[in-house]
Amino acid sequence: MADKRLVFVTGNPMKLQEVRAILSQSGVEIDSQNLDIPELQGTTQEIAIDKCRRAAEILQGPCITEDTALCYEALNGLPGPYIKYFLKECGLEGLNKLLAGFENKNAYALCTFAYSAGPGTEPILFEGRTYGKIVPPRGAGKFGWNPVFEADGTGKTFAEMTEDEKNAISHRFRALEKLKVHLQSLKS
Ligand SMILES: O=P(O)(O)OP(=O)(O)OP(=O)(O)OC[C@H]1O[C@@H](n2cnc3c(O)ncnc32)[C@H](O)[C@@H]1O
Ligand SMILES: [Mg+2]
Repeated sequence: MADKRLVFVTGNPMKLQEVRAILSQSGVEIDSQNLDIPELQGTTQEIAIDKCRRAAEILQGPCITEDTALCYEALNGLPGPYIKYFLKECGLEGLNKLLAGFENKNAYALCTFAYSAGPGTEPILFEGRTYGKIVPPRGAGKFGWNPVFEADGTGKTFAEMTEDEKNAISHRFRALEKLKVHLQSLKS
């Protein structure tokens, strides 16, 4: 029996796969709901809180949601939470070319999990970051912007790593470490 079951509201099967892999030894079991929750414009935190609140209202129960941003230092944090739309319209090559006029290629991946205890409660946020740089695409493009993000100190893009390698250092892993601590505190 799992110590804890949680509903993860996401339309992204790759997120779900990574979250399940990262939490596989933790006693937390993830059920998923693919709901299309409208996302605000705003800071990553405002977007995460609003999305989780809406998800909990629709589900009428506790849930987690997750938002991923890719923040370019030279662009003061943009595309940030709008990376999904930049990727869709510009493609991987375009994500790299956005920085053509800049020497600074530094970027960080930011994962924000939001936990709601149920409708009418304030969602709590758990953030994880991984620092790296934006490069011309390398590796298999199975998940989002993985081929253009080279994590610092690895020499590899996320797309060139095994699932385990990525999950050991990823923004998602780091955010889930914090969420796990919170879930432990709910049990006692
Ligand atoms: O339903 P939700 O959970 O919102 O799923 P989504 O795919 O809409 O996800 P986001 O709104 O958080 O948008 C993030 C974008 O970044 C991509 N992405 C998210 N996590 C990633 C990761 O770890 N590596 C590469 N790309 C990622 C994802 O495919 C989206 O294009
Ligand atoms: Mg989304």
